[in-house]
Amino acid sequence: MNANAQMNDAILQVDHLSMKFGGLVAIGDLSFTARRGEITALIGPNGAGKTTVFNCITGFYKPSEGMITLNRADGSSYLLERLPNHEIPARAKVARTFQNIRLFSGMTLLENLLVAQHNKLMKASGYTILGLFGFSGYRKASAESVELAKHWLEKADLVDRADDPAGDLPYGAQRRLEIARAMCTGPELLCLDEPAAGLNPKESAALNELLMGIKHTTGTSILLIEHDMSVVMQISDHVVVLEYGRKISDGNPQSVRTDPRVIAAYLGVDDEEVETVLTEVGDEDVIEQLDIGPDSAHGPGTSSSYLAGPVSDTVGHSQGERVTVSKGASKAAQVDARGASVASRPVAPTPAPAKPAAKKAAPRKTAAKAPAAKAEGVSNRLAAPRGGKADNLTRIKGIGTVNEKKLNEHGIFHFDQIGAWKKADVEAVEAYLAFDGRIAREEWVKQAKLLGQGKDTEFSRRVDAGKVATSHVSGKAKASTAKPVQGKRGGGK
Ligand SMILES: Nc1ncnc2c1ncn2[C@@H]1O[C@H](COP(=O)(O)OP(=O)(O)OP(=O)(O)O)[C@@H](O)[C@H]1O
Repeated sequence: MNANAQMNDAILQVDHLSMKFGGLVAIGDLSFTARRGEITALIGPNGAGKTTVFNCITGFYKPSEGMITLNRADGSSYLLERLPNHEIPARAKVARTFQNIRLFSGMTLLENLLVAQHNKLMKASGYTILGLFGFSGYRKASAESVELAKHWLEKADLVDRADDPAGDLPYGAQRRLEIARAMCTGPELLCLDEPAAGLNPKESAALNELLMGIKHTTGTSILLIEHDMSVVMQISDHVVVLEYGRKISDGNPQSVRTDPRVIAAYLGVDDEEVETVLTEVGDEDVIEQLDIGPDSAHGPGTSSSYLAGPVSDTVGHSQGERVTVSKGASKAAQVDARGASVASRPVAPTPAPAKPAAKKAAPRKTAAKAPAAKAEGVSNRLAAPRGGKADNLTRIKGIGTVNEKKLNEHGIFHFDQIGAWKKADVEAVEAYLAFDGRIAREEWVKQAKLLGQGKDTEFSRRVDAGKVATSHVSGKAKASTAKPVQGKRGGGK
């Protein structure tokens, strides 16, 4: 294959992309390719930079450095970082959905899909009122738009609800409607931000079917951010893994899921996530590699994570906190470093010791998570939960059962306590949990305020739906009395 053919094979080429917010490097020197006709997944722990990559591709952010090339099927190419953002859907044919559903909830399903084709219809009208009523071209375009809308309603299994307001649909159906709406714009690249978030298993299966249908029956390539590993592993052709804005792995789902750097990156998320990844990988050899370093057959080879030295950046955040992100905390880099130190060790003349039992990552977890300080600085500690009942703090994205226990041990039992934390409280808790900047990044305070008011968040709905295992009987249970859930967890955070 010559260079041109290879180029055309790539619908999207991201080259040396960097995005800085003040001093924070949200994406650092990221390069990857999404191939035409494939589903490419962008995964990584919270705050890894996935949404920022999407925002750069779809023109919401102008990157600090780097190039994003979109190669259309007709041979034309667009440098997305240079296109005005309203031209990205129209000229480069890139469509996207968002983490939070953005439908016109008062309009019917059909209307939502027709609005998406507004530009095409206006063009057909010649942008005149006469055109709207007189041109046969407009009437034809209008009929075609209705046909296209019907087609995608059928594909999304929503045709029976065509005349209902979009806001009346169940959550999973709204997600499919968003994708149907994006497909009505005729995209060559469809970017989906966490399409499976909040879905129950049945809705997840319907989503997978819709996405596989798009892959097999249209020329549209898909780039998706997803935390739900079951979705990623089932439908992706290619997976790119980010940690702290750096690419740590890039390959097919099988090679990525067994890449020690990826497992290590998830070790940095929280203890429940570790269990998820280890359970999903379920491979003693892989787990053992965490203790001996990376497998050179897997992983990025020239990944920027190899090149990235420790960096400490500070940035002002919307809620007024200043967040320090220590790139030196990269778990993937720790695996690399560990591999290097193992490689430089003299070879022992005696036979290798017997394999340690699988799932012995615990000592590493303990070391990484060892409390660096007591949470005594937290101003609103309580001696005991009010009314003897603690809230289910695992409904906050970022708090798993282990951290909930630690918080309880230090007098934090209720959403309103976390919701009232000031900067000094956050710093004290971060020091105690050895969580540099994570509480602000994951917006615990904001989530806790909402939950304290009895509202739900997208994540709490997933917990309540049983998609995320917690120590509680049901996600919404207020008392922390139930036994821990054993085994596989449905989806990551
Ligand atoms: N507009 C912004 N201003 C300042 N910092 C930002 C901005 N957008 C993102 N960030 C920071 O950039 C980093 C990457 O965020 P991003 O939302 O891209 O991560 P993510 O991988 O999508 O996370 P999640 O899985 O939680 O959605 C985070 O530290 C975040 O706080």
